[in-house]
Amino acid sequence: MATPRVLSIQSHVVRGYVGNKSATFPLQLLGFEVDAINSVQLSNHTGYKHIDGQILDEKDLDKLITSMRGNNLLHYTHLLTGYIGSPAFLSKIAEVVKELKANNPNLLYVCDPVMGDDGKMYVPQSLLPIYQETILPLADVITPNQFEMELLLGQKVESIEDAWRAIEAFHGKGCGTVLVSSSTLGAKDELIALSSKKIDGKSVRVMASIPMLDAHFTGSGDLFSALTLAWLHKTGGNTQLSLDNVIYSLQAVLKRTLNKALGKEDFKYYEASL
Ligand SMILES: Nc1ncnc2c1ncn2[C@@H]1O[C@H](COP(=O)(O)OP(=O)(O)O)[C@@H](O)[C@H]1O
Ligand code: PXP
Repeated sequence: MATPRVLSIQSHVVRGYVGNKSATFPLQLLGFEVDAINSVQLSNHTGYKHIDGQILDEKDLDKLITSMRGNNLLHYTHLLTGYIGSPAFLSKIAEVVKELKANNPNLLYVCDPVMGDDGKMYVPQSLLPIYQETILPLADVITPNQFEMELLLGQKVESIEDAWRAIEAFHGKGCGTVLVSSSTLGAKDELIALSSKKIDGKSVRVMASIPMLDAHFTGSGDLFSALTLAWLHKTGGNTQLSLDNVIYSLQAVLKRTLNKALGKEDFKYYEASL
């Protein structure tokens, strides 16, 4: 099989790991060619006290795409989008999706509608209607967190039943596969991830419980969407197997991150015995 090639349109940060900085290397390790367009170049993620840099607009994106078109380079198996900082840039992405799909009707578009977390938006509010009206109907797979699911739906999601209803509404907009990266709809010490895929008119649903680590991670959502893209490809679109693999590898990464931050030894050899 030819090497899958992803066009990844997300943020770049000088310091740290979010956006393309967190998606590119894992995707490469999993066997993907990754071509990155940096929607913004920022000093660091938006949680810091100071933040500055450049935000690409639709003309910047058009220049890159026009030149690539001229060289016949717009041939991809996957498109992945994440943090976008400008509404005009996001609208332009709709045109890019259509062109890439015209070049490859089998292209899979994985959209992480990165807008915020824990009740706070960290992108301009004007992105929301563009995601709702223009981008969702074009996406094959979406990976919102609980807050982003509520924003897209325009309604609070307070129970698992609410979440399935929200997911059905996204299916109704044309999005065949939905993975909710995390929600706090379960017990106090767990995160719940949900996925649903429309197969022959039926929704095939999977729910996973993740033991909650006592820390806040930035970039975990970006890793989630990149790994989801990779595992959906490797499993032929099996959402159960993909979610298992994504969560398993993410937990390993987050535990190592936490151990490093706490100054604990990163790695130890243990004898496995019953
Ligand atoms: N505190 C945590 N404890 C355990 N796993 C976490 C934690 N935060 C994030 N994760 C893992 O990262 C994934 C994506 O996290 P999420 O918080 O939904 O991303 P974001 O809100 O940044 O989009 C979750 O599915 C989970 O596997
Ligand atoms: C520049 C940038 N990109 C991407 C993200 C998305 O991060 P996450 O994976 O935690 O949703 C953030 C969140 O702070 C960000 O500031």
